[in-house]
Amino acid sequence: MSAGPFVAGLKCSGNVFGGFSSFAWQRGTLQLIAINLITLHNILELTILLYCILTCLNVFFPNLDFSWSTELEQNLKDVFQLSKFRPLQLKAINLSMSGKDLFLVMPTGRGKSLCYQLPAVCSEGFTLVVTPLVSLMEDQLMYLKSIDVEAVSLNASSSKEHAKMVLAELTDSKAPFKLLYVTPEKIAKSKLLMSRLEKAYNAGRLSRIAVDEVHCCSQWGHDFRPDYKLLGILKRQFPKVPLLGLTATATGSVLKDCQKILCVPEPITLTASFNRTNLYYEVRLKDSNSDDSVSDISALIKERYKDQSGIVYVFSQKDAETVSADLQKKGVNASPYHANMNPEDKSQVHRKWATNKIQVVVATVAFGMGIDKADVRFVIHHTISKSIENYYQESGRAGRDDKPADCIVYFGFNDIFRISTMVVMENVGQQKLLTMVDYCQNVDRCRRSVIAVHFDEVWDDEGCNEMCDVCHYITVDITQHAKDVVQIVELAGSLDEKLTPLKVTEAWMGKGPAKRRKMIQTTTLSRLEVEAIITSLLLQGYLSEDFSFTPYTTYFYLKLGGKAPLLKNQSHSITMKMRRTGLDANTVSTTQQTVQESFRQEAFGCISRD
Ligand SMILES: Nc1ncnc2c1ncn2[C@@H]1O[C@H](COP(=O)(O)OP(=O)(O)OP(=O)(O)O)[C@@H](O)[C@H]1O
Ligand SMILES: [Mg+2]
Ligand SMILES: [Zn+2]
Repeated sequence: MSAGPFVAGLKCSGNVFGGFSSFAWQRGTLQLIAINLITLHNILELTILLYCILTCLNVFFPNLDFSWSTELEQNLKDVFQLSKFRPLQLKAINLSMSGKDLFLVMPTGRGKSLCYQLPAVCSEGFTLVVTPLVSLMEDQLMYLKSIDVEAVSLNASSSKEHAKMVLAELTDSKAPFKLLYVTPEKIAKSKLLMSRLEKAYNAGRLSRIAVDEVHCCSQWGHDFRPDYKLLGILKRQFPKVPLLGLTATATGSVLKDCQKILCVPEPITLTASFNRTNLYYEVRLKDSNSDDSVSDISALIKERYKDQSGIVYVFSQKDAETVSADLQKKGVNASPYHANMNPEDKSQVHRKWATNKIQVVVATVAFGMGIDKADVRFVIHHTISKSIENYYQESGRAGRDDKPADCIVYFGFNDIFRISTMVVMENVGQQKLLTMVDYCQNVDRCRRSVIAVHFDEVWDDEGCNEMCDVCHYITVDITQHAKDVVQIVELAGSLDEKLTPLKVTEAWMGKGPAKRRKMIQTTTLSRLEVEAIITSLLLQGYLSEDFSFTPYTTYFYLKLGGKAPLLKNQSHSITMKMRRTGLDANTVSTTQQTVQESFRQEAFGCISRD
């Protein structure tokens, strides 16, 4: 199967170089050089020529020569102790320094913070940074302190004295701080803060506004925060201050929404490629009947990831406790982390993990934003995420040091319905979940391709480099299986019965009442294969969801999908790609290893190979 890298997309809705690259100007400059070459008589003209050449260089290599360039380079090395910029960092910084409003979409861990921290150090006054979590804020303050950059913060837990001191310093031209971190609630609720910012703005001290995790503005994003919706006030009150919105995960429509909410008329959007070439993506099946995924995970951790740092993401707080306890019993140095733990315990787990005293954190999504450990070698999802954005963000905690790391999801049939009932009230929650299911189930397309398409990125058919499991799968014809399943659901309908996915699975495997067994075609396929086929039929539209609500719970039943009638047509056929099943962790020692085929091929009859 061919697959390829993401093509780094640079989407600009303005003049990228901030007025430095007018084409007409370039042409005029070149003409002037030519004229000068012919009529060069004296030193004065030579000087003009040199000036023109330098101007040309500035046009073609705009990153080299801004009035702030030397200071940037110097501070990058001296203050931030970094040797060079990563892709897009310098471009983003130059744009922001030249006063442009900018959205920067860059994968998690690639260094978005530097794009406002470094300009803050190189500018007069201070930069206002809006950040969604106090823990994120604290991490950044700690880091900035360690490199001697002055920064202050205001959040719900700031003491009165501290708040008073910070508010007074906002308008003090001698105040040393370069960055002010606030939560969006502060902007929304503190009139005093807004009036002080207004004064700082009028005094020319508010040099830049950075909105971190900008996707939180949009309810179409994966992490909507209501207070972010009110941040439009910043651009309305301080129209001359450049705004920089940063995110790792936003689709085009989410960004458009953010633009509207933040009242930024014409932002430039810089989008780095979503492709993290060092990450290996893999999906493993989880048998919902006899879930031994924890044994599989512990074997992986003890063998493939011996002494390496990682995260296991789980569905619920209870799962965090039980999976962590199970891993501990199997000899893995793991600790749970979830929102219901007290803050000291949480930061203790975080600290111990960051210093390699704990190998694995078994966490809910509460362990997410702001987790910045360079050498995470694996992120394993014990349960699928509720959307691709969530998955990309969570799995993106792996391999921040650019060395190889693995992102493995355990995909269980029952988990789909567990999450489905949880997100049923969310905006497009079902749709997002199904895209995640599609990521796991769809073995027609490279995993990277699914992620790229989801984030509107152009996909070039070269070079996933076999860094995902899909690139080796086999295609099977499931037409007869589909007919069998549809018949079961049809029969239930005619008897006025509703079947849960579990009941359909068991009926097809011959576990239902004898009377029904006689009326349907049962199968000898394994449970994993049965579940994979039913999921595929759901995704392909031969089956669909039928929710039933009671005051206490929400039930998920299966009914016939819109495409079910097509199966009456003799020539209609359905195929799906299938992954290996029953993977033994011991047999897979490197991420590059060719996928073994452990299919019971005879069960499927027609098998073709890509
Ligand atoms: N030019 C660079 N060279 C080397 N390391 C860098 C560079 N820029 C940033 N880093 C490092 O990369 C790590 C991640 O940076 P940062 O936290 O800014 O990422 P991010 O893009 O904001 O990620 P997230 O989406 O998770 O918030 C930090 O440890 C930072 O020091
Ligand atoms: Mg960040
Ligand atoms: Zn691939």
